[in-house]
Amino acid sequence: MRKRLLCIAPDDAHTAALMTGPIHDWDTCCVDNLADADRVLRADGYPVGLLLRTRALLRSFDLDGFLRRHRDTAWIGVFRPHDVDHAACCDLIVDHLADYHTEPVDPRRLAWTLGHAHGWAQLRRPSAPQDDAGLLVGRADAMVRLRAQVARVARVDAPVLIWGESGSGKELTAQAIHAQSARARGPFVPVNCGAMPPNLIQSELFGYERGAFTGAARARAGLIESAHGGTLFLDEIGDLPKDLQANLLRFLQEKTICRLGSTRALRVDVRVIAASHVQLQRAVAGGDFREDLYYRLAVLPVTVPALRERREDVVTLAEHFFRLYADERSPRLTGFSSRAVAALLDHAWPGNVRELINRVRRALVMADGRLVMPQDLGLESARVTTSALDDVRARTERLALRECLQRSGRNVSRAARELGVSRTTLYRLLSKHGIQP
Ligand SMILES: Nc1ncnc2c1ncn2[C@@H]1O[C@H](COP(=O)(O)OP(=O)(O)OP(=O)(O)O)[C@@H](O)[C@H]1O
Repeated sequence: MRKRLLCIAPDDAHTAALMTGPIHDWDTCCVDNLADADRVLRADGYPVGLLLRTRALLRSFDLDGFLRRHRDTAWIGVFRPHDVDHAACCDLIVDHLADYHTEPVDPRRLAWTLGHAHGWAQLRRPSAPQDDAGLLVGRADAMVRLRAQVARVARVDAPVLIWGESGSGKELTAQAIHAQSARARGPFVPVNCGAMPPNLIQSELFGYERGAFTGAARARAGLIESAHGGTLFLDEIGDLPKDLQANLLRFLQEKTICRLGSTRALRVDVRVIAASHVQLQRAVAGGDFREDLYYRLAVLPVTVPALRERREDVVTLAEHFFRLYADERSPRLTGFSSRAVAALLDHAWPGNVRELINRVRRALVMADGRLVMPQDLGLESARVTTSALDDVRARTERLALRECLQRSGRNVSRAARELGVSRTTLYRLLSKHGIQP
């Protein structure tokens, strides 16, 4: 397949010479302004772009904004000899360009630069879009199972109880259920029961009538009412005070609420999804959570796996957040170094996906080279002594062994079969990595 190139030339000064010269064998599209280039790139991505008369483009158009929008394309600039003395051109080169040339262009060097940029662009190809709602990123088996569960529970209207460690994605899972349900057009109302002062929860959830308490100058609908036709997400449900647990149970049974200061029952059509980072059965056993409410809520239990249980997703997620928070990074920052990838894979992620987001965002600000380094993520590892590639390989091997053993119920024969190696090789690999069979 021919290599594809988008060429932007404000005048056709050199294009003809180039077309018959260094780029004669490329599939080239030529435009003379950025609006046309925008249209072409939106319709059809180009891995490599060539800017001819770059300074003229810089003077006449918002070239900086354009290059920010199209950072998946590798850009090569061509300047007139003295252009590069200008600060604006220097900034553009440092911030956006994979390489630059000055006129007169050396055709052989240009051909080499374009080929090189094309090779890199292929390696950095953006990953394929996610299959379903696109909300829950990840391809690990545990995430595939979670997405299947989300799709299943979204079809019905019964309460859902989501369990998962803090920051693992419980609220996002609830949003995915809502988005795929028949209530998707209705509101999604999240309530953090742990963050609300106990004396306010009742009035916040159930609303109040005028004069219900000192300061209630006007009647107000509560959060349950505001979720009418949609989904109410009760996060940290274990923190709900006991008296309110009784009220919530009544609401789940009767589908009606009474505002504070009123005895009038209001019918509300809301699906409840609750979540907790502690095992609620223990709270039930300890007498802190009503057993009847627990069984009402746990009709459809869903577990969100901790990030350390789906390590193969760490890099995918890191790259997802790198793209998501692209506006916060310097345009010259293009991705993660192999040492940063090794550090990401090595970390235990006690704060789960939220910790990963924070570390990536920190790195976007701290990194001053073209690649994120472990220290930018706050993950400097003293043990990165051997070659980074060997490190990544060893960690991946270790991870594959651990997961395969876990899947096979620590049955070595089954694990060896799954990995396509003999039992002897598997024992050798386990002993190399200090893993107990
Ligand atoms: N699989 C995922 N794909 C993309 N983003 C994710 C994923 N999982 C979690 N996130 C993001 O991570 C952050 C934390 O997720 P979320 O708030 O859903 O976690 P949580 O388990 O509800 O946390 P907490 O227990 O603190 O309430 C959010 O910004 C969320 O969008």
